[in-house]
Amino acid sequence: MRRYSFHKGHATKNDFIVLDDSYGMHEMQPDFIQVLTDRHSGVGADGVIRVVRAGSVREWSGDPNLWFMDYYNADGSVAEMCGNGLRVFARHLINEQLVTSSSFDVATRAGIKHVEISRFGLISTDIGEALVMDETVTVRLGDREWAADKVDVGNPHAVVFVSDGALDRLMLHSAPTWAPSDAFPDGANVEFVHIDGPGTLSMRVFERGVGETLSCGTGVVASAAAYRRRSGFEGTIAVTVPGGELSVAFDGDRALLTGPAVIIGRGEFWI
Ligand SMILES: N[C@@H](CCC[C@H](N)C(=O)O)C(=O)O
Repeated sequence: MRRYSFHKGHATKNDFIVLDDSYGMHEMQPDFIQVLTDRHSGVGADGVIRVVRAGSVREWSGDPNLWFMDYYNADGSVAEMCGNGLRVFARHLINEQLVTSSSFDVATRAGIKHVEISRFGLISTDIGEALVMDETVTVRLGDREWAADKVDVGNPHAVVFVSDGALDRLMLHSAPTWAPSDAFPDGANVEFVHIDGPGTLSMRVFERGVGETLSCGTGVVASAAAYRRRSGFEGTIAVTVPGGELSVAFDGDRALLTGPAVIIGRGEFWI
């Protein structure tokens, strides 16, 4: 049996276990992640974030001194990016004095992301380009189907716009599917979005590797990018998710995602 220290944090109730591992000594096997994230027999979380120096990550060829956000979904699968996780990661780096400035870069599998700690406890993150594809896919949930935009935010998304009242009625305990089935060879996060007014959206999400979560930062960016493209709206877009409020501003095609993130405690577990 081994003893591990962890921190727990959340960003608009998308919750994560944070493991410090500067030198890349932990083996991040899927069964280890699944045991940890189980909400009944483990610590419980939507994902696990390993805090490791980029130089200790085999696939990283950039600046070795950056901190690398090594992200895993609750089912143990690796994800390229996590928008809410990035803010929790940033909050942890600041709390633990692993960075000394309020403006810094973080290495991720989807490249370098810039982070700014804003006033009032919010954190702004430059997520980079959110690419809305020309082709659409069909998303199915139960006996309903919708046309969805394919959006690449470093990780894959399908964004469905739904009509009044539909968001509350969605049964997201089972996974949506899509056609053509090979549209997302590595799976996708599926966002259901209602346009509440100009520049104001509400969203629910079914996350790849997790299930329904109370928020998804990259999903919020994907939804905002798809909305901007269809409406031509150019201001800051406010997105309400079940776990809280996030905002997305665009600088050209670069999406800036802003929202809260907190570390709620720390502990030890034995595996
Ligand atoms: N909750 C995250 C996204 C986490 C990864 C996602 N489930 C995937 O597999 O791509 C976010 O806040 O962006």
